Amino acid sequence: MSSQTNAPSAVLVEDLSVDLGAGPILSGINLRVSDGETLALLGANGSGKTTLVKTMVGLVPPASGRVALYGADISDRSKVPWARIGYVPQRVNTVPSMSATAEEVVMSGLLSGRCLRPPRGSRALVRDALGEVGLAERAGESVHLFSGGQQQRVLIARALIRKPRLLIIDEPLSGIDRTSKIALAASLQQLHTAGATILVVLHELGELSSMIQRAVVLDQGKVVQDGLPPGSTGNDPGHHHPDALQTGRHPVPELRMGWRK
Ligand SMILES: Nc1ncnc2c1ncn2[C@@H]1O[C@H](COP(=O)(O)OP(=O)(O)OP(=O)(O)O)[C@@H](O)[C@H]1O
Repeated sequence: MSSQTNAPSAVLVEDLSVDLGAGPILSGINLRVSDGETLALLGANGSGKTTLVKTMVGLVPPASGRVALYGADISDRSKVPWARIGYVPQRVNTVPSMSATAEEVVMSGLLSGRCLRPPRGSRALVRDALGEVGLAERAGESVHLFSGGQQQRVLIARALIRKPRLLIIDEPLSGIDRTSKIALAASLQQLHTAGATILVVLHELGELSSMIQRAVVLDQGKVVQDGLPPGSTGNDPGHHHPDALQTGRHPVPELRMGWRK
């Protein structure tokens, strides 16, 4: 999808600050993600990546500034097209007593506020989605018995089955094996080819490096780099993006991230 149209940005963050009580976690964040773009949010531990994506989907309140998804300010939740927005958190907290199977969790992605009956043919869709994350064989098992990485893959399948126009996904590569990483990269690439916008929190581009068009780096709650992903030459027209404002179209350098408390 072209960023040349007058369509609203998939994500618009304006002068956003977040403070959860112990001082600012994010300050003065400005970010525009165009429809169809693939963007990696990078930064050291504690730099604010998860807080930023949580704020984007309304899980963390801004202290000031605003977030809009497809032109709808998230402070007015009823206007946001949530049905086409997928969010996969970094860590999954399952309730041990909740014995939902992987199939049931993924199926719930097909339910809407209006219709609580899965649509016809949904079982096959669920199996396909679980197959995409390498868990088709475990569809009938209870998710609380899964490892953290497997639980996140179930949530990724739940997000993919909705065919999201915007997918926000927090550290999908951590805690999963290499085969699953490659399979996940292929699924995300397919989603992107179909026109979806993908915003992914990462520590390193890894298996997703070929599909990431833009990298934004946070440090201590501020955007410190915004440009082409590390390793990009900038010669590929597919990697140029008009929203890479702050550093022009220069590649973001390889990150040297130290430990932070
Ligand atoms: N609910 C909260 N209350 C207070 N402080 C918080 C809360 N959530 C996060 N923080 C703090 O905000 C800062 C940013 O955390 P965040 O999880 O957003 O960083 P991150 O870049 O995603 O880190 P990581 O790469 O380790 O996942 C950290 O110092 C963290 O301790």
